[in-house]
Amino acid sequence: MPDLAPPDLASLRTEIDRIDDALHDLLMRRADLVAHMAASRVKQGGPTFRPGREAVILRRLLERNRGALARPAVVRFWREIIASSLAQQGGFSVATQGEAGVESPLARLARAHFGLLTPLRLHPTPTRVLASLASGEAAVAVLPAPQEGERPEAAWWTQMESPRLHIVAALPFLAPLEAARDGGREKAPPQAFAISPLAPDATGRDRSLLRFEPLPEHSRARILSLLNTAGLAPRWLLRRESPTPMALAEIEGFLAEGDPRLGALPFPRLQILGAYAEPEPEE
Ligand SMILES: C=C(O[C@@H]1C=C(C(=O)O)C=C[C@H]1O)C(=O)O
Repeated sequence: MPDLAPPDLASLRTEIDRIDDALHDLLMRRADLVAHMAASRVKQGGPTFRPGREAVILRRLLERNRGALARPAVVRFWREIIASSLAQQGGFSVATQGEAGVESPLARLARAHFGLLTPLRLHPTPTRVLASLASGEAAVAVLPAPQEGERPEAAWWTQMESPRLHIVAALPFLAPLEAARDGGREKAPPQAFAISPLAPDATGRDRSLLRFEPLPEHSRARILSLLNTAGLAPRWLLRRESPTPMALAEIEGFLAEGDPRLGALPFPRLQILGAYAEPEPEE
């Protein structure tokens, strides 16, 4: 069979130019729709930033992705598209912890999620980051996921004002498949969380965070057993002992105030800190 002549470089490039025009036309149409949304009060003054909706969009696209386009590329493109529509809707900026001029892994994660053009303000401590949300200087904060044995100043989740602030997203959205720890019983927290004054929306596949102050008789094993009995088996559980004992548990699903399972728990100062879309696997 004779070889088919390969299309020449010039005609392939012409085809790429045609595709770029079509993509650009669609992006302009998308931006016009967002402008219409912002101008016509379709959102009825509601918050412009809807992390649940963003997660649903990304999941749908990852689900239909085929061929040579890599999953991280799909997420990269759409995170920038979504960031550009947040910028269009006005005054969207992000705060995170870090030193000016140092591109830390946390700042990189925040930029990757919220887009390279979104203003990112760095503050030296988690307290200052949360304060910038309270003052309205930033629309969303990105802070490192809590870790066992972290310094008290780093444990921002213990001082986060709930229900005025909510954890609304886990970063990164596209994550390597989790390696199970502790013989497969407990999973690791994500790398970082996004916190904002708006309440999270359920996406169909979510995880929630519960914070409470365990009593002296509440050993780690006892807490796990009480959560399991209530039907709230945690994916992971963190404890901090001083100055006040506090615990944080990640629960499968979208927990809402008034969930009857919460009523069965004997922990003082029990609060839902937020909920977020379950991350999608990289491959
Ligand atoms: C456009 C909206 O606002 C924001 C931008 C989105 C987008 O560009 O698709 C999605 C969710 C919101 O964070 C919306 O709420 O639909």
